[in-house]
Amino acid sequence: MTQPIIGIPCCRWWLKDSHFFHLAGEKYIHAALAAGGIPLLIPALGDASQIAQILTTIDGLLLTGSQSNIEPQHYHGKLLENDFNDPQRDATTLPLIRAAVALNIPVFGICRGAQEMNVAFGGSLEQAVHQQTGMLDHREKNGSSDEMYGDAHYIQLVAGGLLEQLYGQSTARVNSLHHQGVARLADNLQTEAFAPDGLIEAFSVKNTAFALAVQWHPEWKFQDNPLSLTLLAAFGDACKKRHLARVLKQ
Ligand SMILES: N[C@@H](CCC(=O)NCCCC(=O)O)C(=O)O
Repeated sequence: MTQPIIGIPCCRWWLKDSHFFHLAGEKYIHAALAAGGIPLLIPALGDASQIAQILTTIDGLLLTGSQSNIEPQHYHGKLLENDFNDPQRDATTLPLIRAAVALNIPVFGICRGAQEMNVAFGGSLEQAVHQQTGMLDHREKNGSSDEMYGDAHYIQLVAGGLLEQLYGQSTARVNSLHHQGVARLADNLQTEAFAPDGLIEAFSVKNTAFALAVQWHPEWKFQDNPLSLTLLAAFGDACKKRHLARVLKQ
């Protein structure tokens, strides 16, 4: 049996004194491999006319984190001065997510990717979670990569939800490297986990095969983390099922 193809949409970044590059962090590529897939990077061309054809060639969609933020116009947020945005990534991922879910293609969103899933379906974002009264500071700690991606807080898994069923535990510890977060969850999404301050840390799309989003980073050193391994295995299994169905149809 051949392996499922996992599409990974890129960021489009201007590299200093250079040109635009279409990029995805290597840890996400390794996570797609660990899920049993063949990673396929999708450039951030923002050309919606190519989406239907892209979706005939992939069996899963892995949405990565990024330092860039989704342009607030996509959720009626306010334009911030010096906000680091990536409009071509937004123009690629937002329609891609809607089309993938409509076709029941498995989707796994991580950090910015989770925020994209919420915004794609009409949800909104809090643009600076740490500035809200009573909220934790969800931004990364200064220091080495291991400190930045180190354990940050616990999450409470929703009883009976997909995440709790997959993991079999009601709490977990996660890392945290974001300053934005879900404000209003889109209507077709359901909460899967909360942070101690009530921030939504994970959600899934209702009534679909596998479309899960997490605000933390399971791709970071996934081999050492039972929850990350569980998530990648579940995503991989869903992609394999989709691949089998796609190959049998040809
Ligand atoms: N910019 C958004 C999303 C944060 C995010 O995805 N961080 C990832 C950092 C880089 C990586 O590990 O891929 C926000 O700040 O909320």
